[in-house]
Amino acid sequence: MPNTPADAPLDDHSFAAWAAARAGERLLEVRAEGLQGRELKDAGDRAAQDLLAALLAEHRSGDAVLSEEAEDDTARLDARRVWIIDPLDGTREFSEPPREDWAVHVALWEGGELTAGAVAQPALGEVAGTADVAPAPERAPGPPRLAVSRSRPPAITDDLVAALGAELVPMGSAGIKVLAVVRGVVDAYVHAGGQYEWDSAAPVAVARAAGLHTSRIDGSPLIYNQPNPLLPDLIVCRPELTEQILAVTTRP
Ligand SMILES: Nc1ncnc2c1ncn2[C@@H]1O[C@H](COP(=O)(O)O)[C@@H](OP(=O)(O)O)[C@H]1O
Ligand SMILES: [Mg+2]
Repeated sequence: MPNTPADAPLDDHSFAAWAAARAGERLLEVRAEGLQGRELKDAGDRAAQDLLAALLAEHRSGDAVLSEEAEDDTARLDARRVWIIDPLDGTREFSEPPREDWAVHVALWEGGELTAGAVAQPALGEVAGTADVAPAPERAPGPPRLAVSRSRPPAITDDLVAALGAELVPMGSAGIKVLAVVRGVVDAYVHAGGQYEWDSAAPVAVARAAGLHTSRIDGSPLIYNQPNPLLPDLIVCRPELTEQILAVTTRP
């Protein structure tokens, strides 16, 4: 990957990965400054937001942006290209060093669909993006493993444990939970009860590129760049588990 896009104009896939990696490096610097708790969370959110906003303004100046950390500019609703970013996903875990389950999300929505995206896991120095993500590996034998929120596991996961014999694997950050499915560490990530477009846009773009199923828990498509960015639930799973999971999540 070139050090700067000045070396060569980057396509949208490579730009997403490059920008997410740069924000991740900035977050590691902030984490090394010795701040704690709320101060560390706020400093991380602000530093990553400022860096991504500057990179987008410099290299994608004609595009709209929807960010967790910026005021919503509703001009995005009439834009053809919108970057949907979460500068620091898993803020809680970021503030608990040496935890590694926090991420940077950069996605591109164009004319109704997610078309590019990247999720950086700065603590591991890794980025997974639509440019080159590998297909998820073969499923390991044994009961399905299900990534869930550490702090807000939805009640629906109890039903999945009962119906599928699933094993719960709690971890922070929506992006890291999706990367766990992409890497074959778990088989599915199911969430309900609250989340926003920026929490899932980049992870979902990467999951789709890796051949995984993505949908709402009622089986309907995840739709982005809506007037209200609330997108409270999702399923990201290996395709062979989709039917079994939906049978539970759509139960009357
Ligand atoms: N019930 C809820 N309502 C709103 N946001 C939620 C939520 N549950 C999870 N999220 C958001 O989804 C992301 C992943 O959460 P979790 O680590 O619990 O799985 C976090 O994003 P941020 O860290 O960007 O705030 C968190 O705020
Ligand atoms: Mg988030």
